[in-house]
Amino acid sequence: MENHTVVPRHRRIILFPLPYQGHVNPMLQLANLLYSKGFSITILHTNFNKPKTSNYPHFTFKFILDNDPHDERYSKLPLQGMGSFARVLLFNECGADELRHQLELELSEKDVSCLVTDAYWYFTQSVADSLSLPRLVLRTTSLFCFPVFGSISLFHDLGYFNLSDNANMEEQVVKFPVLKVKDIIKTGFKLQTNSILSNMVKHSEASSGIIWNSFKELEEPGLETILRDIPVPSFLIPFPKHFTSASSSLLEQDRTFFPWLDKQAPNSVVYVSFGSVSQVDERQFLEIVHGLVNSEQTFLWVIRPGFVEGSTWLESFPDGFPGERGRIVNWAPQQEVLAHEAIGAFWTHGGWNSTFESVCEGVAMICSPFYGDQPLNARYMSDVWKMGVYLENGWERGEIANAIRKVMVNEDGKEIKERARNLKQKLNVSLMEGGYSYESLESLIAYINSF
Ligand SMILES: O=c1ccn([C@@H]2O[C@H](COP(=O)(O)OP(=O)(O)O[C@H]3O[C@H](CO)[C@@H](O)[C@H](O)[C@H]3O)[C@@H](O)[C@H]2O)c(=O)[nH]1
Repeated sequence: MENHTVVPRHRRIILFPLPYQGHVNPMLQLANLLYSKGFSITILHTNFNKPKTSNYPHFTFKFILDNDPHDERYSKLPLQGMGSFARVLLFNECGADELRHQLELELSEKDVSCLVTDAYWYFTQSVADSLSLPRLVLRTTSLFCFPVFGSISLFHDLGYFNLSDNANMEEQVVKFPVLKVKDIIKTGFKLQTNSILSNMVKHSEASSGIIWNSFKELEEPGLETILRDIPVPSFLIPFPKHFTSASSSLLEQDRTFFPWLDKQAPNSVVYVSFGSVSQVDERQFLEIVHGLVNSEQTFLWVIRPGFVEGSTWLESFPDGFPGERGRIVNWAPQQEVLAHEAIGAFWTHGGWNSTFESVCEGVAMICSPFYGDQPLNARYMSDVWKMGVYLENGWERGEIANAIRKVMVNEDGKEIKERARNLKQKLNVSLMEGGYSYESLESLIAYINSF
């Protein structure tokens, strides 16, 4: 899969990821893909959460915005958890001059064709405009989320954020019939979030085009309408099918469990991981532990440092847990795990990368979303693609065990797994010459070459 063939370099592309795992991964996968198509690559990055540059000797890295450790504006902001997102807001407010300076330097020395930035770096649009540099946007979630994120004011006007306790949460969402009102509540978005999201949407729509880590069949129904309403070209490229995200991991990946995984029967292990930012409290943690025990299935569980609030969680393990039936690791090479024949299902939080990596490997899912796009992904996964179970009622050991058994053991599971494999097959066909994904990549390259 990984192919860094040496070809004559075309023009340079400058890419600027948001400094979070779920955003760095797809941007560096895209960078590898563009490099494999002959472009030279410069990565602009904050010092905060920077990836291991030695894994990318073929790229040039420039560190910006929080370069000066003595700059109080940055040094006072939290480095961990959701609070660290304040950095992104600050950079959006005050990063324009520095970005312009960096871009001018690059433009004076090199033949730059365009800038690609994460959609949340919305301040970059006016800087790129002022330099007459085309800006492409990388949106790291699904396409079907985009108009939902742009409708927060509508949801507010409909009263979704002020519902009484006896309101019908199962009701279809106005404009988005696949979704239920409770999915919108679960995003956690409120009117306060509106300006970030609307800036993200507005400046993405003012760019030269949007690149999505996705593929056509996954975005149905409604793809045509969404594409028609976005005023700039869209390119749907399934990055995990071209490059893995292993080299942009911000945490050390444990590989010591592979000899154990290799010994497990095909389709017999549940892979459990909830992404790079979500956290549970000790009660929820205990429900996960007992849900796994009660499911009587073999599992590989990623417990990221900081995943459990509090420090006494190890004491919550029942005697003998996990024993031979499970392995617990800090962080894993996730895509490689999902591709392993022993994996029978993925219990995930439904972050877009995890969801999509599971789709790419044809692995059925159990989904426990936390917030943001995750409940929307979970709804599509269970009600549209029908390739898994959405744990809609939170963290309860009985429901967890039932959901795992439904996918892994019960008769229903066979159909669920079959649908997961079919979706993977559709994607593989779409990647072949003449297929939608193949053509989308070709047209992206032709588009960039036209700048
Ligand atoms: O042990 C692990 C666990 C995860 N990963 C990788 O980490 C990434 C996690 O990304 P994602 O599944 O999208 O989850 P988050 O880290 O939670 O991502 C944030 O960013 C995503 C993209 O915008 C959103 O969809 C999510 O809701 C948001 O929380 C994936 O590429 C995984 O392969 C590993 O490499 N090893």
